[in-house]
Amino acid sequence: MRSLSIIIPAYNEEQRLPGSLETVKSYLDSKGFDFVEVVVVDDGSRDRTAEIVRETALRDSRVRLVSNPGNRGKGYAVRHGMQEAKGDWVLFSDADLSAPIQELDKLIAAVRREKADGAIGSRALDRSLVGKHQSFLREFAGRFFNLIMRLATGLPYRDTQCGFKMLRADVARIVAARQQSEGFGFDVEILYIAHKHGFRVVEVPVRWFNAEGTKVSMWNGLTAFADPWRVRLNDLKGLYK
Ligand SMILES: Nc1nc2c(ncn2[C@@H]2O[C@H](COP(=O)(O)OP(=O)(O)O[C@H]3O[C@H](CO)[C@@H](O)[C@H](O)[C@@H]3O)[C@@H](O)[C@H]2O)c(=O)[nH]1
Repeated sequence: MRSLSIIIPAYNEEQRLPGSLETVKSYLDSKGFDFVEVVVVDDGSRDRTAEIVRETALRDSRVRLVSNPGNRGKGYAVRHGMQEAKGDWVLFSDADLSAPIQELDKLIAAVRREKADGAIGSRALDRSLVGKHQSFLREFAGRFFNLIMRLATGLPYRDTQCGFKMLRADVARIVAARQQSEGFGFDVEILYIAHKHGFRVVEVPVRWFNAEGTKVSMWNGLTAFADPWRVRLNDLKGLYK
């Protein structure tokens, strides 16, 4: 794999983004990609997120800012990033690098080994390593969500919500053109669309060090349980053809 776009959706990330961008840049320096770009999709942040990316881009041409006019949600931002990506493969990563960027090596190895069309990081497999546990309630909710998700969609995954996913660019484009969800429900949806179109996306155990703070509200958590059913309904309506 020689050509990669790293997409980072960012909403009010002035605290976490500068360190993360430096970490990603050093990692990329140690790798020999023919083409690599880091596309930060700022989603109408009210802090210095966009300014930080602009300043970093002046010093490093691999970094690029994409701006949304307002705050539309993580799903909208990732879709925008997929549409803008120029690499042959795309990786989505959260701005806090909860999954360390070095875990990309595991996704790349899995895709090569399995001749897959994509790979997703997972916190719920035997060899996953979750360094800093979330609250019991959130962990339980996550497991229950994935059970509902499997029932509603028939997808085989143990953890659809890990923000560390890699797809071949042609798969990402097919998915982005059909994606309806603009919020946190997009993870299940993109996997469902990829699966429906016959692509194989494998689940890979990764290390995950949950950073302090979250943009996921209690309301987001509650409404998430409807998302997998909405995906099924959208499919019945023919929206994913
Ligand atoms: N562009 C954009 N990005 C957003 C928004 N809300 C959150 N994000 C971005 O989405 C990423 C994840 O947000 P966190 O605040 O770090 O969430 P978390 O608690 O670690 O979230 C976990 O659950 C989410 C929902 O299932 C997952 O999306 C995420 O990957 C992770 O597993 C960050 O890069 C954050 O800036 C938004 O409205 N717009």
